[in-house]
Amino acid sequence: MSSPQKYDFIIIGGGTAGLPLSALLSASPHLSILVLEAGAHHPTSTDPLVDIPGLYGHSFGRPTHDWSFTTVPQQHLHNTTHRWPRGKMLGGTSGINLMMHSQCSARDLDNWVALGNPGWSYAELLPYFQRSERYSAPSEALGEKLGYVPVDAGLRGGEGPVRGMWPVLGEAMGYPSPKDCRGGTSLGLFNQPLGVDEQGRRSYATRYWEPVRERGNLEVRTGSLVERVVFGEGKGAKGVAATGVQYVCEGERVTVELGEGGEVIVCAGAVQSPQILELSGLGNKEVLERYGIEMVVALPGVGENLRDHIVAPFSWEVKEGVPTSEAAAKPEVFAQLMELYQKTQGGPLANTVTTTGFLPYHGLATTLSTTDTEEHIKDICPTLMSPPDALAKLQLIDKSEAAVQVLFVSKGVDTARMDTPRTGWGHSFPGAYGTILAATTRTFSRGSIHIKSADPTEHPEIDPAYLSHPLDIDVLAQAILHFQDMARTDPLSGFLKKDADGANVPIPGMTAPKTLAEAKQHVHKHAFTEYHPIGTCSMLPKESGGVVDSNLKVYGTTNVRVCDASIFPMHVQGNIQSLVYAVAEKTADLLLAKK
Ligand SMILES: Cc1cc2nc3c(=O)[nH]c(=O)nc-3n(C[C@H](O)[C@H](O)[C@H](O)COP(=O)(O)OP(=O)(O)OC[C@H]3O[C@@H](n4cnc5c(N)ncnc54)[C@H](O)[C@@H]3O)c2cc1C
Repeated sequence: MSSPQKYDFIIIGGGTAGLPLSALLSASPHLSILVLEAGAHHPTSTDPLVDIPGLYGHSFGRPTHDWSFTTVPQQHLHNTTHRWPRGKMLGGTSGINLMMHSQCSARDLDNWVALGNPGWSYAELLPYFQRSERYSAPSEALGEKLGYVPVDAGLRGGEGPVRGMWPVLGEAMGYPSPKDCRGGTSLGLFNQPLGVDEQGRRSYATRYWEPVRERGNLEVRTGSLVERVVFGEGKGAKGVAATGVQYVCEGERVTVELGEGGEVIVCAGAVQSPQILELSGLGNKEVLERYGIEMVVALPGVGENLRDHIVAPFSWEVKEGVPTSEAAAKPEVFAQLMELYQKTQGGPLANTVTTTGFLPYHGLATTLSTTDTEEHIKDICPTLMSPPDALAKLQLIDKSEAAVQVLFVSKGVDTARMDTPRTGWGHSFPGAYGTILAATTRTFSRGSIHIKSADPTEHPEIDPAYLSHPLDIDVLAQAILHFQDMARTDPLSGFLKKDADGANVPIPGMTAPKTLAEAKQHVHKHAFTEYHPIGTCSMLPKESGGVVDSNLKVYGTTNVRVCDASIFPMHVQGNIQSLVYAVAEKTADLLLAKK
């Protein structure tokens, strides 16, 4: 079946980037825009799993909300597979994520320019970050309303005694005083903002679309699984031209067409944007041939350059009586929290994780002098590096750049449940725990995502190749060793249970490492994803493995672009949703300037 109307823009995937992009483009009334989204719309007014921040995680694994991807066994992580939730709904992964709001460092984006992408510097992206964000500083009155007393303007406190100690611990450790990381740099420990509105509700990508959804030039079709981009016959001097998109809705196969000068924008995220390109005949010749897909453009970079932030945790038991968020696992406590939330939109369920921070390599590897550090890193990695890795290595040596994001959660982490894909959530041990986690900022390990069938309903093969690069192992191991010092320092130490020798007590399955070698073993045993895959349709020169140019146009095509986290050419520090929104904002400007 083919749909009679023709469109100026067909957007594949109404997720974190795609839905905002559609809303921004529809501000031009002469343009017609169609969004094809495989998932459903879950309005926050009717779906508490999306709406209530503290219920994050409850939507994981539900086919109504989550694509539920799984990685292939990870060689450097004891052959464990890893669970990769991704939002299958309007709003995409912003509808299931933890809502933590941080920003990359200025140098992260300046690196993108150095890799051959003019127009993507931090200074040039800053207005787009700002356009996507509305910051509400918590007042005392708001704190009272939300059930957090007291809350000060610095976002401190309000989460119980354990988490409230976080910035104070940073001061006690002698870390730099944190600045707002939305200024392009930040080191130290702090409480970060969340994507939660004044009513304590998730504020995510649908907020762009809801106010404009009635516009006559904007159409959103949910329940529509895109199978491929359709290309016209032949190839012009500038490349092949897409004529439309083929999708399946309620068992019916439909082809929608582009109008004159129309474009397809692929916004299906880091897992499925490369999948859709490959299914459409754009990709590595060998991969396409393996599954009988006719090649339209040879693009060996599709699905390559996958990077993800990887996390290493360490959990300790807390003293009896110290409250942790594990209490919410008790049905009677959970019922009380739900009641509190429903009455006041406040309490712990209006929250996720705010306790974070960024530490430089020198701050972790405190036994090494500056020159030793450079030598140490050179020893680990003497070979010539790819341009992105060489830039990331310079950041690792720079004292003003973060080597890890540090997080604190007032619960224990048991990563040893080998029967299920590895995940950081929960445990079934008696007692209560607190956990510090280190996440890589500019991951060196590089994996890939490729189709494993010509069937669009079959999940692609995801291989992040976690810890395949020795620098990732070293950075996380240095952090795990350093965390032992943090846990021996007040105020954190004061909350932790001690054994007969006065030492902190790790959660079952973990042992405090004394050497870097032991810490490395810990990392191999316990690391898991921070859920931030990027890079599989990288914005890079084609000869460097690029898939899109700096206007996000797919090489070899005249009218297909990609706009989502898959275009990041190298990783950036912290939580990446803010950058996905900024990319969508910039793409809208870029497309509107051409129309
Ligand atoms: C569990 C988890 C926690 C996270 N926590 C945070 C956090 O606290 N802070 C933060 O900043 N970041 C966080 N992230 C990362 C962040 O949410 C993502 O990087 C970001 O949302 C990705 O946006 P995207 O537009 O690239 O993809 P998505 O938002 O995933 O959008 C892709 C869309 O395309 C649709 N789609 C895919 N294939 C097809 C197809 N064939 N046909 C039609 N539609 C299709 C999908 O259903 C989806 O709606 C988290 C991620 C996860 C998974």
